[in-house]
Amino acid sequence: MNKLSVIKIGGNVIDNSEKLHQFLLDFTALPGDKILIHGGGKIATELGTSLGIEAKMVDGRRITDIETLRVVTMVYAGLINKNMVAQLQNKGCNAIGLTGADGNIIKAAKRPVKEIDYGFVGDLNETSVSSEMINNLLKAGLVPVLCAITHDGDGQLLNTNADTIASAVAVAMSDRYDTSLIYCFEKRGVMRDIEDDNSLVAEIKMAEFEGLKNEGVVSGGMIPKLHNAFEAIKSGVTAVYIGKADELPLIDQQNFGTRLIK
Ligand SMILES: Nc1ncnc2c1ncn2[C@@H]1O[C@H](COP(=O)(O)OP(=O)(O)O)[C@@H](O)[C@H]1O
Ligand SMILES: CC(=O)N[C@@H](CCC(=O)OP(=O)(O)O)C(=O)O
Repeated sequence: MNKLSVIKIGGNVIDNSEKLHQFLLDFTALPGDKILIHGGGKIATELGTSLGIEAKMVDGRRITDIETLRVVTMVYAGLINKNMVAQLQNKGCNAIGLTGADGNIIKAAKRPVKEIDYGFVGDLNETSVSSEMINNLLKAGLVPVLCAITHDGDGQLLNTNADTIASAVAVAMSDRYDTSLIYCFEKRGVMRDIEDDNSLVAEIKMAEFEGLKNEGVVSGGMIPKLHNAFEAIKSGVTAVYIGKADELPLIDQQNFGTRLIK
């Protein structure tokens, strides 16, 4: 099987133009087939605030009413995605920027209303991602750049967390490729003490996840990120890493961030 890297880049790095430039250079230099998945939650929150639309997050997920859906579509599918593609083209990477609606690459289902109405948030299942369509793009020599916007097949766009998209895409592609999933963000990986840059946890086993949550070592956005990461490990992805965007070149020596293990 050929190797494939599915790389997710988080909102704090995207928001810093120097860091983003360096990350895109490092991404371009990665050998083999690759897919980039991006968030941009921070920028969507800032634009929303400037338009008088305050962000409401529950368990790391954005409550997406119709106004918020307009903002996130403009920010993720437009501003961020197209800028990233233009910068990748400038660096010699033949990127193609897409939402889940393009080529029906990712079909989601609107999250059912229970105690909380998340609005236009899309959940994914095993059949959501068209690995065939993504494979066609890779075979054409393109590098897909996917944003956090999906659709329901009935004409409705939906907002889906980018970490979840990265995990689902990696799982879907793992039938055809020896797939690695790499989450890049602003910290060196999962830290034992978030204030101490020398406290990187090099490996986490699935069985250790609950304990880390209960001890309060992992909190906030790291909890759903680890959940998505372990889902990928359980479902056929060869290797999953979480680490600092600046250190992406270390992935070559498998010396990048925190490695997750079954
Ligand atoms: N133990 C930990 N190590 C690293 N980050 C942690 C930890 N616990 C909580 N976090 C938080 O998790 C956040 C990452 O999740 P998130 O904001 O969803 O990332 P992204 O930028 O990829 O979207 C970090 O910004 C950090 O504040
Ligand atoms: C439903 C939901 O929460 N969607 C996310 C999608 C963007 C994202 O995941 O951005 P980061 O990776 O930068 O956090 C949101 O709107 O914040």
